[in-house]
Amino acid sequence: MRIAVVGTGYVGLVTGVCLSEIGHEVICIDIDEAKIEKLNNGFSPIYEPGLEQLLNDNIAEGRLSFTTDFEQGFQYAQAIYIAVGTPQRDDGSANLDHVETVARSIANHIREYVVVVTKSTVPVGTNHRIKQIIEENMVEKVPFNMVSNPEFLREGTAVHDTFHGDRIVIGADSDSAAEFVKEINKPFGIAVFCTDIQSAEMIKYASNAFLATKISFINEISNLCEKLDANVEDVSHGMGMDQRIGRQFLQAGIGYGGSCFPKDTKALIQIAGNVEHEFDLLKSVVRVNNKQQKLLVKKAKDRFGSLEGKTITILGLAFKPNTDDMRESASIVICDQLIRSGAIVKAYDPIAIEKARSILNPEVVFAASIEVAVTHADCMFILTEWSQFKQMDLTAIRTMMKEAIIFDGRNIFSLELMKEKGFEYHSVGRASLYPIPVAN
Ligand SMILES: NC(=O)c1ccc[n+]([C@@H]2O[C@H](COP(=O)([O-])OP(=O)(O)OC[C@H]3O[C@@H](n4cnc5c(N)ncnc54)[C@H](O)[C@@H]3O)[C@@H](O)[C@H]2O)c1
Ligand SMILES: O=c1ccn([C@@H]2O[C@H](COP(=O)(O)OP(=O)(O)O[C@H]3O[C@H](CO)[C@@H](O)[C@H](O)[C@H]3O)[C@@H](O)[C@H]2O)c(=O)[nH]1
Repeated sequence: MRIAVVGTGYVGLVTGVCLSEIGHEVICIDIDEAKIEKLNNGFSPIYEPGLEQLLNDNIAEGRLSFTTDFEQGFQYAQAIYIAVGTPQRDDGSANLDHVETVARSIANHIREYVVVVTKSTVPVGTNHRIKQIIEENMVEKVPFNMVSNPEFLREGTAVHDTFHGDRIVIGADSDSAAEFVKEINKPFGIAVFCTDIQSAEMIKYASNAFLATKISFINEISNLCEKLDANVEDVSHGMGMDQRIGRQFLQAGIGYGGSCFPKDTKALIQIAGNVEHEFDLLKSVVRVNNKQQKLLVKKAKDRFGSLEGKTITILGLAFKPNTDDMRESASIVICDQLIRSGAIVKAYDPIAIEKARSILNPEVVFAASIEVAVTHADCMFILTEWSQFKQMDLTAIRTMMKEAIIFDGRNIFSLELMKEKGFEYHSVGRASLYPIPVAN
């Protein structure tokens, strides 16, 4: 099939590349000229394992191309995928400006029957609104169908998720459009669930809200574990063995970040509010997450009394490993709090430093290696569980630091290893092996 994908962010790019990999002829369109030029030269604007190789393979095969020209992009398209951003507004609701602009571009350019497929995460009712905008602004009156096809990929494993997802959700306004999108996706060999458009839109928000709820739940349990001298790692393990609960998304830490959970939970609260439904549970999930992001700084303040003049190493800035995405990363809040408390912050991340420079508090000092970051530090904060950190030479690191103290927001080390290596180790939901001195 011939497919046009609008938007070359995570979702648009991964979707375009993977649809091309399974044999479709794909043209991706973006308004960002620099991004399109980079892509046409075979460079991925995002760090995503495996993506750049597939990008180049498919460009070389002649199945994948990039343009800023909508006329050219839509010319032969049998399906147009909308994959532009839906960022949050100040009140938490989803900003649909980009999606609506694309709907107008579609209305301006389509000349024959096409299926419009929405991949962007949009509030319930948005696909009907897109349909209405296209109908009202069409230059040439041609038939088209609407399909909601929400995306469930995770950053860092996006290519793998696209080929091995648990399900493809299709909410269509006609059986034939549903069949058409099913046919497009057939080579992935993934189970398809067909439903109506509103339910498909809701499945996306409900899934993200549920996963966020699991995380806030285990974070609350971890806070209790600390007070009751239990070990949250064992508690998660024991809970997850029950298949009704499942093992995934029970990793306690410093809360969820990223481009999706924070914005989608708030958007769902707004969506509920619009129909006069107080989503109390989800409001608590968001509150717990905000509190959890501040946990490590509180622990450090309890430990030191004051952070004034302390040199603190931050290991990990991205919101999760294997991505350079800094959107809503806990590191933003944590670095800011530390600097406001008078600390000197030295930060290292294997991939995200470039993106972090424009986002973090300008007083953060960036280090080119773990070793540079830890030298003379009063303590270390671990914020992202990069495998590089799990493998660092702890014996050497210990000698470089002024004090061998670690606040680990991701529980990457065992308590036993930390004791053996001589670190004072403060993790999440696990009793410290050292009594915390009372601040003067
Ligand atoms: N990032 C993820 O992991 C993920 C996963 C699932 C779903 N989603 C959802 O998918 C959507 C896209 O997310 P993202 O992270 O890929 O977004 P992004 O912000 O990384 O990228 C959006 C792209 O759209 C382009 N764009 C904006 N307006 C345009 C227009 N009028 N015409 C053409 N291009 C335009 C931008 O230049 C940008 O390149 C969002 O709704 C998001 O919630 C994201
Ligand atoms: O047990 C866990 C699992 C995750 N997290 C945190 O939760 C956030 C999100 O992680 P993850 O879900 O792996 O990454 P995303 O790329 O944001 O993916 C989520 O958001 C996407 C955008 O909607 C969806 O498509 C995916 O299905 C959904 O998992 C990160 O900060 C993680 O550190 C935890 O704290 N504990």
